[in-house]
Amino acid sequence: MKAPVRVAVTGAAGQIAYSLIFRVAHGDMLGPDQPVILQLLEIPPAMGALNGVVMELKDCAYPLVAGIVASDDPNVAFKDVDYAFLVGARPRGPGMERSDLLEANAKIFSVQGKALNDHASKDVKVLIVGNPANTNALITLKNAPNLNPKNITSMMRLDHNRAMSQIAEKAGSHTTKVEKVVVWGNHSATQYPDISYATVDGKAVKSVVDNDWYVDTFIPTVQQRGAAIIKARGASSAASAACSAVDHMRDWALGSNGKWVSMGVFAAGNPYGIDENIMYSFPITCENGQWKIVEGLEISEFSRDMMAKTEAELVGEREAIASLL
Ligand SMILES: NC(=O)C1=CN([C@@H]2O[C@H](COP(=O)(O)OP(=O)(O)OC[C@H]3O[C@@H](n4cnc5c(N)ncnc54)[C@H](O)[C@@H]3O)[C@@H](O)[C@H]2O)C=CC1
Ligand SMILES: O=C([O-])CC(=O)C(=O)O
Repeated sequence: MKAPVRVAVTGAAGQIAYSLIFRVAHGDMLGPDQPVILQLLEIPPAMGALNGVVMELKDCAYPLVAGIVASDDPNVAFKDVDYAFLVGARPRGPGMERSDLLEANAKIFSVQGKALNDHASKDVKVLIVGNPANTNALITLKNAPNLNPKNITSMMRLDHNRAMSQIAEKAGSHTTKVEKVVVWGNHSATQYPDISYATVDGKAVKSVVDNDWYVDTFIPTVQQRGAAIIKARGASSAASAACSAVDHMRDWALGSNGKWVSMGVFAAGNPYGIDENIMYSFPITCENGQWKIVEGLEISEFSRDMMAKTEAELVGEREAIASLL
């Protein structure tokens, strides 16, 4: 058995965490030989509920759980952590856009960015899930100047997985046969799920589906999937969000084996001409615990317009929270 690593989860008594923590404890993120110490953060009114989660975790008798810390103090919950899932934030309800949460949630991430900066391992891998995830990630990063900006990312994997699933279903195939999907930009209704390079069963997706389906059905379905789930379930996606969070962190830590994934990252050097001072999702591969943008892709005029639209939204969100940066 390896030495345990420390994994923080914020919003630990919430919906997403109720799935995420148990997946991590089971070894789905770092494998069946990697013990974990779970460091769970909540706000004071939710500490009773968090205590219930801790009781259930103990009742699972997980072989990989080497310790559990439950706290309402980010300085305690982030102490020496190697991985941090920042989930704790208000979710949206029907009729809201994720950016409507900016005011309610932004301050959480300036406080937690500082706490990560002061207490986490210097190599900590951070995934921001709480919405609006990309701009909350930017706030976290700007408040953690001692951490490598490459170690702070935002969750686009749910959009990526949604896109793969829509393609597999349309093509009568399986998600395991879908490759090279990209979701560019923001985790919002402006995101650009792009099939320009995607293949299914080894064939170009563009040769398998017609362009009208792509533009009029696929893109809006992926963009609006979160809202569709809120409408159907009366609450925002939780198990699928947790699943994507595990996928994101696992691939980042253990490698994506050449597979393309989508991650919101802070990318120096204006890749694809995108503003370098936002958290933008790109096609990514992961190896040896590092992510890397897939370079040199040809960008069509349609793609360029779509990429610019979601970039402009992120620039607008950055302006709205400029005082926290
Ligand atoms: N990036 C993505 O793809 C997705 C993001 N989300 C977002 O994830 C967030 C969490 O969603 P749910 O778990 O469904 O919400 P929830 O309301 O069930 O749980 C959130 C938890 O966070 C806690 N919390 C609030 N402020 C906190 C703070 N300062 N420190 C620690 N904990 C705090 C609350 O007490 C609550 O228990 C929401 O913002 C939601 O919109 C949801 C789905 C996908
Ligand atoms: O739509 C929401 O508010 C929750 C979320 O981010 C998603 O399901 O993608």
